[in-house]
Amino acid sequence: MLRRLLSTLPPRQDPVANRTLKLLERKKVTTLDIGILKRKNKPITMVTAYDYPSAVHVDLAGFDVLLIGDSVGMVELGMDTTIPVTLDDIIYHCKAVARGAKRPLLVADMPFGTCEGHRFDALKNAQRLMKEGGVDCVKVEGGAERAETIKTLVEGGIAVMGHVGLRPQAISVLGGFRAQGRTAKQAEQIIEDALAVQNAGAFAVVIECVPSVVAKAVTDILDIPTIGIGSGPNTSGQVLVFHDLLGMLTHPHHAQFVPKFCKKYADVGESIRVGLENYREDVENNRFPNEEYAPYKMSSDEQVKLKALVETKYSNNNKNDEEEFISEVSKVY
Ligand SMILES: Nc1nc(=O)c2c([nH]1)NC[C@@H]1CN(c3ccc(C(=O)N[C@@H](CCC(=O)O)C(=O)O)cc3)CN21
Ligand SMILES: CC(C)C(=O)C(=O)O
Ligand SMILES: [Mg+2]
Repeated sequence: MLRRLLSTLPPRQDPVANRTLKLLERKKVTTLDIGILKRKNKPITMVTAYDYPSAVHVDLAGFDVLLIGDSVGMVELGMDTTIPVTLDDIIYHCKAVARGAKRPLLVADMPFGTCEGHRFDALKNAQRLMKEGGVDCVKVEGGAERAETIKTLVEGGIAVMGHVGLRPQAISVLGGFRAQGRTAKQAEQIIEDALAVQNAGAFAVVIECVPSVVAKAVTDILDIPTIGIGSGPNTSGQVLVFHDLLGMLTHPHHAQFVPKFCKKYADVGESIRVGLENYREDVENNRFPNEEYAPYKMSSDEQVKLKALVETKYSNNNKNDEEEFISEVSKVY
């Protein structure tokens, strides 16, 4: 499989191809590698993706970790929050991502309602993400209150990434998507939550929307890696939402909310729109398709036979004279 992929690439002299080759030759990332990166003081790179093409791009771009986030509900399905996202939604998207991304560690979010009840129900749900979705591990939002559940999953052979600070699934009790841990007391709670998650056996923890100093404190105190989002530079790694960093949906008429901590690295929405508009205008102005894009030819022998057939069998329906017919046939075929 790898050999086949490599043979499709441009020759080795090309520096871009060389870089791509090196990426493809690197082995699958494991939860162990994530810990090693932290110990070597190398930043862990993580990004979300939700379908086959985005997963392929994330793989080629060389990320360590790919998250199939419940943010899929917002950026792919147009929901206002992550609350309505179901386990089946996540599994559906995991399957597509798993076909596209071979090297990154695949992490699936446990969506709202799948891990707050009995811990054995959570285990069953996590098992479905692994068996049906094809991911390597799961992410669970919450701190001390989720410790027992995390422990059960890990004992059941499922690696868990924690998620503290802003927990979008707790929007009902938090009152909105807003920064967390801005008082020393709240920061202490976040540190306790992160420790509880670590002690329950999590291999890493996401820390979302807290002040840099709080993220630094948590990172200094924990042994496991921290992955920050909206939490400044002092974490073991960073994660962003695919659509946010690529500028997928920023047109003023259909803008989605993009958090202010997100840097925009591309204007993909703009280039999609320009491409679509050009195609539509070409069709409207009879510029597409021209001969170049009409590749299926008919031999002149067959054209003669078709002409005879049309003239005899379909003569009543044929309103064109002979010349017009020939020129039409050669235009279309
Ligand atoms: N597209 C997208 N990107 C994300 O990063 C993301 C999602 N969706 N959905 C789930 C969560 C929610 N996210 C957010 C959303 C907003 C803020 C934010 O900046 N909030 C303001 C306050 C807004 C208010 O008070 O309502 C803040 O200053 O904290 C932070 C994280 C991060 N996650
Ligand atoms: C933003 C990340 C951490 C996430 O949980 C998601 O995309 O759902
Ligand atoms: Mg999430």
